[in-house]
Amino acid sequence: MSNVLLSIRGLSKNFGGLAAVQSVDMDLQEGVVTALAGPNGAGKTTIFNLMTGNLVASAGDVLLHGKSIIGKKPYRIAQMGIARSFQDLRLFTHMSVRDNVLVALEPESWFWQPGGKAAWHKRLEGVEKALERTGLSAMADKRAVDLSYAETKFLSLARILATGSKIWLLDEPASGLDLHSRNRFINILREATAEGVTICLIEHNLDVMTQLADRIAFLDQGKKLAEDVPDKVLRDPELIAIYFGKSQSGN
Ligand SMILES: Nc1ncnc2c1ncn2[C@@H]1O[C@H](COP(=O)(O)OP(=O)(O)OP(=O)(O)O)[C@@H](O)[C@H]1O
Repeated sequence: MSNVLLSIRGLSKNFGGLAAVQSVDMDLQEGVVTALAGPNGAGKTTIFNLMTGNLVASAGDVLLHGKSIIGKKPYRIAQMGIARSFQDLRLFTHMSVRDNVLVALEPESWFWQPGGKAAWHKRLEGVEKALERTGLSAMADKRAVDLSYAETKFLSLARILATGSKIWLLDEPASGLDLHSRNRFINILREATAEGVTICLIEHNLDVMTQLADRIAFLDQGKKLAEDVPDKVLRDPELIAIYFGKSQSGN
């Protein structure tokens, strides 16, 4: 039995009268890639926001290594080793590629803090490694605004890589990528999981889902309807009908 790093239990979120997430249980196991799937509005991004402290749950719990992190601020949760990407990337468009990665790092690594100098140098090395791994070294001094769409997706990934976090929550990280970039992206994620990173990703693309996910949690209208290996979930006619019946971006 794998080691459970992050769990959600009875997690619920209401927005006024709308039950966006309804009593969801899920475990993220070490080194396992879990995809959150389901039609638009199923509650996937809301679950991410609840896990990262960007939203406060209406009920239920989020446990990191068995301890509740409910009520903690997003920056504290990030420091605890949960990194997250957003659908809209949230890059600093007029800063350089390198600086976009640097600012994503933990505050403990600033060089003026006690013992921070060595950590700072280590972090700088980490930034260069992340740029190299994502193929961005040659454009490290370019402004983010001058990157191509695919390059911005890799930059978003470089920011996560550089943090050294062991749990990654990725919101449609490969959406809109051409086949070549998508394969390169998938390979980087595979390398990371081989090194012990645990990934939970929101994904609409069935190819990406089948290539990456070890497990799929399927949601609809805030409820988790199933969780299993991709083969089982993607062959369930009821789930597929829900998915293709409602999804506007199931490409
Ligand atoms: N801040 C908010 N205020 C009010 N309603 C919200 C808010 N955030 C999300 N919702 C609603 O909650 C429901 C779940 O939204 P959520 O974004 O989590 O779905 P999703 O599965 O991520 O969808 P998509 O695949 O389209 O990104 C939707 O009906 C959405 O309109």
